Amino acid sequence: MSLFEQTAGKLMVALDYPSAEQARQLIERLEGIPCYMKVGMQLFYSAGPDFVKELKSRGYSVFLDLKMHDIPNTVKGGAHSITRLGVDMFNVHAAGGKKMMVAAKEGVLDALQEDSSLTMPIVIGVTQLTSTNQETLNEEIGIPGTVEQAVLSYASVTKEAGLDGVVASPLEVQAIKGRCGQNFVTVTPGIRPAGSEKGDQSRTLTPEEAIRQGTNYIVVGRPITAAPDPRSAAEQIIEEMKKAW
Ligand SMILES: O=C(O)c1cc(=O)[nH]c(=O)n1[C@@H]1O[C@H](COP(=O)(O)O)[C@@H](O)[C@H]1O
Repeated sequence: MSLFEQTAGKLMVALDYPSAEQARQLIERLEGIPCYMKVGMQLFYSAGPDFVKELKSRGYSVFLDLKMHDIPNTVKGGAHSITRLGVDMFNVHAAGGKKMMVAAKEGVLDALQEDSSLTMPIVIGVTQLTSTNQETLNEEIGIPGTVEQAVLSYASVTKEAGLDGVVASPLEVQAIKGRCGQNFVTVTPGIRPAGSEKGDQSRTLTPEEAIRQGTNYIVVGRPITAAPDPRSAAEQIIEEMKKAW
């Protein structure tokens, strides 16, 4: 089975909480729902590697979203430490360039060589954050061209560096797959069920629309974590995803 077939249409829940205790409360409410758990900087900086190991020991697949962006040697070391945690996926900023992303992969391979019980994590490059819109890109950051062009150039360099895929908005999935191939994994936040608050997200689609674009994973945070009943919000999102399968 190809990587694309293994990962098509999966839900990742963003555990954006200030403490392990709050994250555990959500996890308990979502018990039995098929999803990845995404640990981002807020939770990792407070609960640390121990919480990642706890999720793994409970049997969850974990996406560690620390968006590394530094000189190649430092990212290589970071990727080595992350791989030793046994996570299933982690990300680096594609803006760090090819050498930095190649170094991330080297860090992964070194860790796997040292400990053969570890499995190869999926490593992905972050393109343009889904909170960025056309105006921010051109006028604030000063990058010319369309958001899609920027996303595609980040996706291309990520592929050249030998990583597995990218984080982008669901709006760009088809263009990314067209440029980098169907097996190039897309992880798409910026998911908003119809009628829900966009908040700081700019480039959004509903869960059903995102799956129809052919994305591998959708990342959902507040539409689940801030819902009055997070379990039923997650179930509704999965129902929507199923409509598109
Ligand atoms: O790498 C990410 O996961 C990420 C990249 C991106 O471009 N946009 C983005 O929203 N994310 C993450 O995806 C999650 C989206 O959360 P909600 O906006 O609450 O659904 C957050 O944890 C973000 O940190």
